[in-house]
Amino acid sequence: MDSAEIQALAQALIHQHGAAFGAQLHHDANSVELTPQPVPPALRGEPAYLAALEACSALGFIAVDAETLAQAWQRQSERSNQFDVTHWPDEPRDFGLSGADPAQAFAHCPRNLGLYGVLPTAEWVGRMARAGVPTVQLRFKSDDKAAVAREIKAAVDAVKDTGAHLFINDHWQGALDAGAYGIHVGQEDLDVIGHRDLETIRTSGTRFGVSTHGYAEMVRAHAVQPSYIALGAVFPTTLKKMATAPQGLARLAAYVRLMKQYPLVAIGGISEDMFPAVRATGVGSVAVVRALVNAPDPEAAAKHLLERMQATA
Ligand SMILES: Cc1ncc(COP(=O)(O)OP(=O)(O)O)c(N)n1
Ligand SMILES: Cc1nc(C(=O)O)sc1CCOP(=O)(O)O
Ligand SMILES: [Mg+2]
Repeated sequence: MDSAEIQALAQALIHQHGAAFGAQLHHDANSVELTPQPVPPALRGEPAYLAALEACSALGFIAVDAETLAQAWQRQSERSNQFDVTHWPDEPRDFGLSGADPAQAFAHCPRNLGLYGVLPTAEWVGRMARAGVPTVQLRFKSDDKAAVAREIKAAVDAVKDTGAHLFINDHWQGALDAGAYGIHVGQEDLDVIGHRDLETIRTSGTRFGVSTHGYAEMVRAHAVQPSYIALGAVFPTTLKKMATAPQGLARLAAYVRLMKQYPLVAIGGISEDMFPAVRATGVGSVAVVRALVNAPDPEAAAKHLLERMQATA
C-alpha cells in the first residue's frame, strides 16, 4: 500500500470517529478541547498501524496513547483480517491486556465503589463517612512523617462503624501500618514503589487503586493488576495542575469498554449535574473533591450526590 492509500485510511478513520472524539467543543464549564497532536515516529510499517497512528494523533491522543492505539488497531486488523474503521478497538487482547495470572492480582474491592469522596484531612474523612459516602480517601499532602502517620490513624479510626471503605493516597507504608482498607497511588508512585514493596502490599490483602490518564497508563496499571483503576481527569479541574488534558466523556466511555474487567472510578472536575452522563459510560464509581469540600453544606451535597448515584444505578 502506498502513502496515499494509507492517508486515505487515516482520513476514513478520522471521518468515522471525529464526531465522537473531536466534537466536544462545547463552550461551557465541562468543555473538553482535544487538540490535534504531532504524529510520533512510527515503530512499524504496516498500513493499519500507520493509518491509525496518524488518525489517533489527529483525534488528539498524545504520542504514547496514539502509539498504544495504533498497535491495537493493527492487532485488531490482523485478528479480523480487515481494517474495519468503524470498530474502535476495545478488546483487551488487542492491547496485550489478556493472559495475566489472577493469583498475582491485588485484593478485590466492590465493583461499584459508588460515590467516592477524596478528602484532605481525617476530619473530612469522618464527616463524609458519617454522611453515608461509601468510599472515602485520605489525600493528606504533607512531608511531615509524624503528621501523616497521625492523620492516617485518625482517618482509620474515623471510618470505624460507618461501613465506609477508606483508601489512603500516596502513603502506602502508613496505610499498611494503620490497617487501612486500601491504598491509592498515581503513576509516579508506581515508578518508585519497587517490586518487593508491591508484593508486600499485595500479600497484605490491602486493596490497591491506581490513577490513569489514557491508554498507555491503563496498560501500565494492568501490569500490576490493581483492585481498581481510576480514569481521569474527565473534565478540567482546578484542584491540581494536571500533566494531561481532560479526557472527556467519549474517551471515558471507550476506556470503560476496554477496562471493564476492573472496578472503575471516574475522577476530575465532576459536578453534580454531570453525574448522569458520567455514570452512563458504565463506571461504577464517581470520585469528587470540590463537589463535597467546597459545597456550602457538605452533608447536603453528599446526600444529593448519593441520590444521583442511586438514580443512575
Ligand atoms: C480516586 C482517585 N483517582 C485519582 C487520584 C489521583 O491520584 P494521584 O495520581 O496519586 O495524584 P494525587 O492525588 O496524589 O495528587 C486520586 N487521588 N484518587
Ligand atoms: C486528585 C485528582 N486526581 C485526578 C486525576 O485525574 O488523576 S483529578 C483530581 C482532582 C479531582 O478534584 P475535583 O473533583 O475537585 O475536580
Ligand atoms: Mg498520589
